[in-house]
Amino acid sequence: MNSPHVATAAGSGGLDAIRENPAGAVLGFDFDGTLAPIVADPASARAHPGAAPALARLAPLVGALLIVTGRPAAVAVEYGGFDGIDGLVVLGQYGLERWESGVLTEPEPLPGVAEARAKLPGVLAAAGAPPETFVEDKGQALAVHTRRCAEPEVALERLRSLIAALAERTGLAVEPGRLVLELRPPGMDKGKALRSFIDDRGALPSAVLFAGDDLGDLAAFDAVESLRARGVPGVLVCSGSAEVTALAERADVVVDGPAGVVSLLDALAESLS
Ligand SMILES: O=P(O)(O)OC[C@H]1O[C@H](O[C@H]2O[C@H](CO)[C@@H](O)[C@H](O)[C@H]2O)[C@H](O)[C@@H](O)[C@@H]1O
Repeated sequence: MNSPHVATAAGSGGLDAIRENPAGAVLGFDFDGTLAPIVADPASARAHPGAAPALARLAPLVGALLIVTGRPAAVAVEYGGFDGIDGLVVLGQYGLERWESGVLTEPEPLPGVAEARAKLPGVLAAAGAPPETFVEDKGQALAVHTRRCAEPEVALERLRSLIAALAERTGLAVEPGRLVLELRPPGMDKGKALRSFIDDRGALPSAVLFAGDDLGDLAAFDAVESLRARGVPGVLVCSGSAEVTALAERADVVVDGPAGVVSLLDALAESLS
């Protein structure tokens, strides 16, 4: 099994620190684009076949293993095949929801979500959105996808200002991602989710790693960097794609999509066993 190429001294130090004290380490992973290959229909996304076995192998070896995702937590568990992984924690909807050992905790949806749901068809019509534009209703949030449109980037750009105005009117935030604009509750993000998970543990981890592929993962990268500033060795992993380059520019390790992430997980599990 090949070890990943680590481009920075900070990243090498972070991986060494995980290997030296795995029981104190916190490892976090995004779902879509990181553990699950990107597909045209969000309901057809499934984790890479090696993801759940690798996570199951790692879970008993490290201090904490997290999935931090924009998906509803239960959806990530189902699409990932993560249900039987002891110790795995899934923070869904950018940290609003928490799943652990089959138990889900989630807040009531904000009233603005129902308002946005009602107004969205009119907004899409006003924007001249192509019929292939797809709204994924996540209960706590609404994701407007253009991946299936003939010109997905053009369709997304046409929607941007109207979706921003709808967010403003309904008290929601816009979360941009890979050919998607999400209307979701403000105040939480993957960085806050990771930080608050670590704070709740009561002690700083011996090391931290976060792997992501999309703009929503940058907040988690920020959280790892602020932990580094407090002396915690950290590793930033980018699941590389041609669609988003912002993470690769900051990452210590860039791997080739979910297959590369699974290889990294396998290599890590191997080195800790
Ligand atoms: O935080 P994540 O786990 O990365 O979730 C972010 C959003 O991912 C999903 O959309 C993305 O994946 C789809 C399936 O591959 C793809 O069709 C879409 O173009 C991508 O943007 C998901 O549908 C959203 O709900 C997540 O918030």
